[in-house]
Amino acid sequence: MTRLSVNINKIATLRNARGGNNPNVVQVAKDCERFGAQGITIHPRPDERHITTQDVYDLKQVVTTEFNIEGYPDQRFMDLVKEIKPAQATLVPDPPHVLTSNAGWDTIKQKSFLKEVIADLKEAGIRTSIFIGTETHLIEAAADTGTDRIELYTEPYATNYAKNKKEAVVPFVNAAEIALKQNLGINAGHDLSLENLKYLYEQIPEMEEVSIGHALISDALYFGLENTIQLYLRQLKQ
Ligand SMILES: CC(=O)[C@@H](O)[C@H](O)COP(=O)(O)O
Ligand SMILES: NCC(=O)COP(=O)(O)O
Repeated sequence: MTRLSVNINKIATLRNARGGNNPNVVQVAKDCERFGAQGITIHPRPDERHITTQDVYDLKQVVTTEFNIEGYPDQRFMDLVKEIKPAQATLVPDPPHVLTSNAGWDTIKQKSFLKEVIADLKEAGIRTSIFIGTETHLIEAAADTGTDRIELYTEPYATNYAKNKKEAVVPFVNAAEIALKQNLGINAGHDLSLENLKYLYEQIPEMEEVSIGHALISDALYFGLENTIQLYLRQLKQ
């Protein structure tokens, strides 16, 4: 079964726009789980543009499904994650001021850094996932970092889906095959949507988790949050 982890960054974006507590991020996380979400994902960026450090502590108290915290493993992130102890930490090579995540790790050039932080997180009992592109040599090098899982960065798939979905999915199927041979778990995320999720799932049913935020929260403006989560679960044959 491929779990749906709802990324609630954009709920915090809306809340921060007015400086109050509406929408209430904690309540939305609880409701997402009640509506069927099998995980909650957040990306507490250094500038707190959406999810704040306080949100992380508040959400830890209420999330009962899989709590997944994403971010660049600097000292701030590592200290926070080791204190919170989520089910999973997803390491993303984002510089502090990037608009959004736009690349995966170079598991060859950054191998020693990744090995160190992954060992630290695993010693704290936290499952690790690393955000990664589909370049064969980088996927082949992923297991050497000690990570439990990879998260396939699916923006290129989403971008090319409408043009030619069969072509768009090929690098991801190939990457998944290599990862599975290395006994790596497979997550996926970024720009997944109601348009492209079903086909990705049909081609890579071995995915453990998809984490979806921007499109899902945008869809919820039209379909409502409960209905939208159900629509996404249906794409995963649930
Ligand atoms: C790592 C990834 O692809 C997304 O989870 C990321 O968290 C999106 O970040 P923003 O919501 O800040 O665009
Ligand atoms: N890891 C991907 C994620 O959590 C959400 O990405 P997006 O759906 O907001 O693009």
